[in-house]
Amino acid sequence: MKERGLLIVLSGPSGVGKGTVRKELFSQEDTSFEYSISMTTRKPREGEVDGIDYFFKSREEFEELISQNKLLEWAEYVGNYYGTPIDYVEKTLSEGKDVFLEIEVQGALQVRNAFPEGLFIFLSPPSLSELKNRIVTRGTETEELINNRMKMAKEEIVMMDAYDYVVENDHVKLACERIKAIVIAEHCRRERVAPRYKKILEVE
Ligand SMILES: Nc1nc2c(ncn2[C@@H]2O[C@H](COP(=O)(O)OP(=O)(O)O)[C@@H](O)[C@H]2O)c(=O)[nH]1
Ligand SMILES: Nc1ncnc2c1ncn2[C@@H]1O[C@H](COP(=O)(O)OP(=O)(O)O)[C@@H](O)[C@H]1O
Repeated sequence: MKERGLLIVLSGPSGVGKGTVRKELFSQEDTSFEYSISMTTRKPREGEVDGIDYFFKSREEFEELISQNKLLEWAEYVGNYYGTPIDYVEKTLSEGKDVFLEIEVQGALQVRNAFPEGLFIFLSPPSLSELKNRIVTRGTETEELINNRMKMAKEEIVMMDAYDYVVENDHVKLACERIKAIVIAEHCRRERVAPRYKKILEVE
């Protein structure tokens, strides 16, 4: 039977840079895990594409997916639903590939219960003031939403103890290197060879 892949969960407070780090990771050639595209009821932002950034759904469609148990986890976050399609995760792990989720902290805790063997990485800001800077400079939120997100961020940062690793997002490329190093180390610790090294071991 094929060895199951590793479920990698990257989480952390809003505005810390999860999306930015994830996009950088997946633009790099030596990233050997598969990204699970989430479902959301949030409206697409400028430049976002359905099926690439998210699967954009109506609230009715999303609630239908919840009732059909099609989501590995879901959360309501700042007025919108977000969730991870379970079929993609199961299929990809069973093919022996690592799956990468980039999700907020309530969802990450649900995944921890369902997949205690997953690898949980908390992305942390260098400081709270830098976190606020990032949310403000992104410019996608109103002042009320910024204050909401900062309030949530303080509650979310307390949860970092529940994770296997904390990675500081001081510089995006450095954060990516740390995440890749953790994944390789974790494969070794679990006595499996990371997919990117398997081809080195193939004998002609
Ligand atoms: N629980 C959960 N959170 C998600 C999922 N997909 C994205 N998120 C999180 O939802 C939050 C809001 O995402 P988004 O609206 O794209 O804004 P941004 O990432 O803060 O720019 C972020 O913390 C995402 O990491 C998901 O499938 N499940
Ligand atoms: N290491 C970093 N240094 C400076 N700015 C960053 C860094 N990482 C992300 N940012 C910026 O912070 C803002 C929030 O990043 P984003 O990826 O949307 O966060 P999240 O997905 O965690 O909500 C964006 O404007 C992004 O360009």
